[in-house]
Amino acid sequence: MYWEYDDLDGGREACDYVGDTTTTLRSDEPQYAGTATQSVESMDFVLRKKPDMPPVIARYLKSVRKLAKSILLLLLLDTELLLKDENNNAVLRLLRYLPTRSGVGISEHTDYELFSIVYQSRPGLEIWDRDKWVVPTSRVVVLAGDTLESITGGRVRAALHRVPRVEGKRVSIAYFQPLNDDADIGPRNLEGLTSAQKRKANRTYPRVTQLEHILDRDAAAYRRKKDLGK
Ligand SMILES: O=C(O)CCC(=O)C(=O)O
Ligand SMILES: [Fe+2]
Repeated sequence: MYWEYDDLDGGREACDYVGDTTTTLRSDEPQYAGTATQSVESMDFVLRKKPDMPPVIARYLKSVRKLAKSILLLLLLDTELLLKDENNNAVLRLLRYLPTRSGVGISEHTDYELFSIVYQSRPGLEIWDRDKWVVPTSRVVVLAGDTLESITGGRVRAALHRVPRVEGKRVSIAYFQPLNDDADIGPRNLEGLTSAQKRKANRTYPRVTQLEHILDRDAAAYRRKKDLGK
């Protein structure tokens, strides 16, 4: 098994698979410090071909995609318009937390996509619920992401989550379900809201594409990492 980059907190290692191609994103590479205008081409530049996906992970990916598709059908009646290909650009991330290192497992954040399906080998994930952190004990957790918050104009909130310092061994598999790269993630289907609410939704959530949003958030994370001197 191959494990890749040291992420922002240094408390874990990760290996990313994008679509059916085994690839990894190295967030510590200078060319990754892009801006919102970064193109798909420069994104490809940081995708690296890796060895084949292990069969057990391929089987897991097949199942998790089925689950993702069901959730998409529940969420969006116009799925076909938004998601031309069910395999699109979803990322499957294998995570291994490192108990010997200091720092948190993963600091609090929201995921960028529509939703994430997280499998955890043992509890550790914490989710912010209005005024407190809750600790789900289930193996599989579905989290709303930024894109779901944006397309619903804030009616569904992205789940803020974190993994505090991990004492023992913990692995997790995160499946991130985005819309198509070129899909507009601005608010939609706002019928039923007052005009003030509609204006607020349109002000809060800009009309950017899925890919622009992901690159934007990645660039911000990279800047934060640099500011921390890591
Ligand atoms: O390991 C986990 O349970 C969560 C991982 C996570 O939040 C992420 O990779 O975005
Ligand atoms: Fe996350």
